[in-house]
Amino acid sequence: MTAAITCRGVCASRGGVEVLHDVDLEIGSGTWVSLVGPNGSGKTTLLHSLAGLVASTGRVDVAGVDPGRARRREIARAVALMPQRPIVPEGTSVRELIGLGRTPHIARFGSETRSDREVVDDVIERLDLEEFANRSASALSGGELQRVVLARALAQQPRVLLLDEPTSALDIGHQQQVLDLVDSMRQASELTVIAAMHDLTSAAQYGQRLVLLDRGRIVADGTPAEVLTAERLQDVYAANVEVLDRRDGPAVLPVRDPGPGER
Ligand SMILES: Nc1ncnc2c1ncn2[C@@H]1O[C@H](COP(=O)(O)OP(=O)(O)OP(=O)(O)O)[C@@H](O)[C@H]1O
Repeated sequence: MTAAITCRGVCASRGGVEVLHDVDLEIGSGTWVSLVGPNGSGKTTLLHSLAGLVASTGRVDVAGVDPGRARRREIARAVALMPQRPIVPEGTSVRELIGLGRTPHIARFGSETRSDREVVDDVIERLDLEEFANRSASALSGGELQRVVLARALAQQPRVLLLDEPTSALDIGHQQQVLDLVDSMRQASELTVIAAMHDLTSAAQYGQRLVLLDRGRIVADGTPAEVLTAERLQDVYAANVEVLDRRDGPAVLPVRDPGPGER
């Protein structure tokens, strides 16, 4: 398996403070890695370093591109990022917003071709967005917008897809639809997926591998069953959980300590 992503000794700072320390990571092409860790542990910063949006030191290679040095267009042909907080230009329709994903593939001073339109139509159909296509993107609900922003990233036809909490605004049915769709695209076209996820059960169901960050460092990296132990989740998240061993991987259940009045 060829490596789609290599990080060696990667450090990154936000607001003048180093928040990602000495990250070493090698991810094979076509793999789904779920990136987990508490709030503020550095997941977004790592994804942004891979997308060339945050400066970092050390060595980063994403699908043969050094995101710290390459031109934006070259990076965008290799890597798509579905951001946690998308920016929607005022007055843009859903179709236009998804069409922006084709920009890195359109020749300079050129215009959208029939094949670009077909790619956009295809993702609109796969994500059931036909009824929204002509609506203003700024008038969508949070969950509808999240699916549109994923559609834009998929329309980019990247080799590496970076998802920053892709299902945080979705109901349980749309969560499954979106994650299944991304996984089927991964399998069909050797797409490499790194998804920052808070839902540890979903992270385990879809990720062949889990990488756990804590305070900017990788503290566990392995199969879901290796990474998700109740003891480790207590240590890293200060969470009281039970980990169930299920056919489709470990499931993490929060355990409520009854208050004194309920004991
Ligand atoms: N623009 C910024 N200026 C200063 N500090 C920042 C900035 N962006 C992020 N940070 C800090 O960097 C650290 C890592 O943040 P990051 O967003 O990467 O974490 P995360 O794991 O994605 O968190 P969450 O799960 O809450 O989304 C946090 O302490 C955060 O407060």
